[in-house]
Amino acid sequence: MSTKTPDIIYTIVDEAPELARGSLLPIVRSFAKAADITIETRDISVAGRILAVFPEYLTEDQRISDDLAELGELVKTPEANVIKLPNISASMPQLNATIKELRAQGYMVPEYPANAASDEEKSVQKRYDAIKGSAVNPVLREGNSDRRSAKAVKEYAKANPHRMGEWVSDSKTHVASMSGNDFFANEVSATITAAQAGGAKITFTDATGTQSVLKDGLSYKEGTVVDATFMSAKALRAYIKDQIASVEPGVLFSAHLKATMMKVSDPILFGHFVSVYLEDFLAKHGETVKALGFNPNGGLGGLEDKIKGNADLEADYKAAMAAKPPLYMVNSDKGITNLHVPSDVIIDASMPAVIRAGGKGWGPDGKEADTKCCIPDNCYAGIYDETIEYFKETGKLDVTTCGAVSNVGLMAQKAEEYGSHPTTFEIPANGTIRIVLDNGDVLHEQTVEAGDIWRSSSANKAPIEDWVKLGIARTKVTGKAAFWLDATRAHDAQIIKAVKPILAAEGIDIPIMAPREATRFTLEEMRKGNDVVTISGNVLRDYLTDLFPILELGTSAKMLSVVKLMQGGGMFETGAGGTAPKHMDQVFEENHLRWDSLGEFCALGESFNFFAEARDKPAAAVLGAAVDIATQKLLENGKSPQGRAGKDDNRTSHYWFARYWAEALAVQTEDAALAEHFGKVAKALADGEEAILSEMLGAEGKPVDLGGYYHADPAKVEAVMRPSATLNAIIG
Ligand SMILES: NC(=O)C1=CN([C@@H]2O[C@H](COP(=O)(O)OP(=O)(O)OC[C@H]3O[C@@H](n4cnc5c(N)ncnc54)[C@H](OP(=O)(O)O)[C@@H]3O)[C@@H](O)[C@H]2O)C=CC1
Ligand SMILES: O=C(O)CCC(=O)C(=O)O
Ligand SMILES: [Mg+2]
Repeated sequence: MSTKTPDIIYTIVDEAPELARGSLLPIVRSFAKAADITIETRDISVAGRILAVFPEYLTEDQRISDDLAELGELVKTPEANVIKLPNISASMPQLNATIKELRAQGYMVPEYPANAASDEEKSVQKRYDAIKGSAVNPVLREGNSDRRSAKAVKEYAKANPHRMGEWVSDSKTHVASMSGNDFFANEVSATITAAQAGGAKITFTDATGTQSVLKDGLSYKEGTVVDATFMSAKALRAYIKDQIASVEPGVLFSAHLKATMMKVSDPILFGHFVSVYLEDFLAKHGETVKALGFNPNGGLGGLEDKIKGNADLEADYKAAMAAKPPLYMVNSDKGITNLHVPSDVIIDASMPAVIRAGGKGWGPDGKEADTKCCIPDNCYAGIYDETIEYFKETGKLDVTTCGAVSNVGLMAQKAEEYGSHPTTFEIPANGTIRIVLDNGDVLHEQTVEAGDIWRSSSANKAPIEDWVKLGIARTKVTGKAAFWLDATRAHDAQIIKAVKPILAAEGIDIPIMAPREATRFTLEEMRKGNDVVTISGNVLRDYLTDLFPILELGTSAKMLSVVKLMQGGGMFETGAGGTAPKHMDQVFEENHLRWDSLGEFCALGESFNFFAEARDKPAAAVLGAAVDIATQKLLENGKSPQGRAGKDDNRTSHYWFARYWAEALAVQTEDAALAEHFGKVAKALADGEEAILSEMLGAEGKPVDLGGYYHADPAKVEAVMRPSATLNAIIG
């Protein structure tokens, strides 16, 4: 590792974006080198993160550095310039699959201890729990979020509308949420005063008065907004039971959660859905399947694996499933249901997909049907409910005329629920939970019952202020905007107190609306063709930056996603979506990667432009401007990846991107040396067109072996992702 901060850092990630990186990065490196800009990589993949934290289980040559820890420090410096690709936020089944694969490859990392007893097992479990779920993004996101579509991308989408399902007014699709006793209803919140600033702990006192410390060593600065809330397990289970019982004939049942990002609370919620849905089966076989190692939080997929081959259990399971309403399917061809694995149904992607389809999900029979969408907690469910009601009233959105919805999200320093992993607990017994400050104040106190899911979130003052200012700045260039804050919600009421004085000081009037009202406002404005900024908290940032792009552009993968780091650096995320596991299946089956790197092109342009400014390097700006031209040309000429083998895919789109990029550099007049160099590159790429495309497309249609899924063999990936000797020679 060099001691000097690298010019630009690219992340090594997982699944489809990682394969795509294998093709694109050599091109980017070669182009950057011509301007004397170096690009290094850092590994934040789930496999890489596991290897980094278990050195004592590995041989000397298997050990790798803890790149996430290093990046976590780098993003706090003004030199940071990171291109961040989406990575897996591993659910338990994904974590276990990665461990299994690594061990099969001879990396003898420990198994995940289901019931950690010894000190060693506890240490192993703790390390794995820190890798699980959303463990990368909160560390790297030392700035607030600015997500929008580049003008060229939006114009292209308007001119080339994607398919949208029809909405009809009598659609039975609807959102169902709890009637109370959820995180929304139980929330309390306070802003830390000067006298309260300092250390804190979370204690639990059971009915006998015995006190235990759930979390020690917390520390709050003045101005931090600290919440506490819980969801009643009893109320949750009663709600799920009611919802299962009230599914109308012909309608599918589905749950929409974020078990990856809310890695402690939502897997428990998911587990309740699984165990209530399977109630009859578990009443009969609960002990047996528990002994087989079944944990409802891992989903039906785990149960199916465990009972495979046991005819009695399989028959009873089938009968129990058949007695319940049909489940919304993730993949009806493969029998993968909504309750199969917690990481397969991620609300930010799943709800917009239902809405884009006109309120339809896939049923077990492989046909589309209306769907009951269970979103237990009321904090954010209203945005989907309102969107669905709006489309029922007004019909589907016209993609060719609608405005662009962008987002400014409060995200820095693990703001809000995103940072609540270490302060979320499944309550062991009836009792009282308290946040006790070092000055003696009890900040929050709540009476809870066994099984309740309690969590505390916080948001620091500096990120809140930075977010309000970013929101104002984006509003000034966009026009329409609203703060998505609900004055009747405890947390939001505290945030509103911080927002109002800044708006007054800046002399600007931006409306503050509760999420449901803001949803309606945004949909109405965008339908009129107006661009709108949604200024929201962290969870809504996540939800809204999938919802609106998926409606407007068909996907959130094409979004520009800038994180202006608070210490002056820049992080450029590639799109607003995830790692598209479905795309991997297609690569394995027929060597076609339909992953679209458009978000990465957008990030790349921004990264070069930022580098030019931060390091006073005009050549970087020349590269950046040419990236934008190449991206636009790629869209205009229809060179984005297609769905089927034999058609353009990720690799051919990279060839076209390289060619248009080189052509744009060849004709620019700001940097003669770059123009001369890229004139030759552009000619070689044009001359090589036929050979390159046939080398790339000729390899498609057959299954491939990558030597692994989570920890693929780099040589095999290179062979698959860089199949054109002609292109490789030009890129050199
Ligand atoms: N920033 C981050 O690091 C994020 C990480 N994740 C992680 O990603 C994984 C998958 O999450 P999931 O919710 O399924 O969401 P994804 O965004 O990965 O996938 C949803 C669907 O969107 C489409 N899609 C997404 N990106 C692209 C792209 N670049 N090109 C073409 N199509 C695309 C695909 O649909 P189709 O092919 O049908 O068109 C895909 O099946 C999880 O492990 C999750 O933890 C999720 C969100 C953000
Ligand atoms: O961190 C995660 O798990 C997901 C992040 C995400 O979905 C987003 O930022 O859009
Ligand atoms: Mg998201």
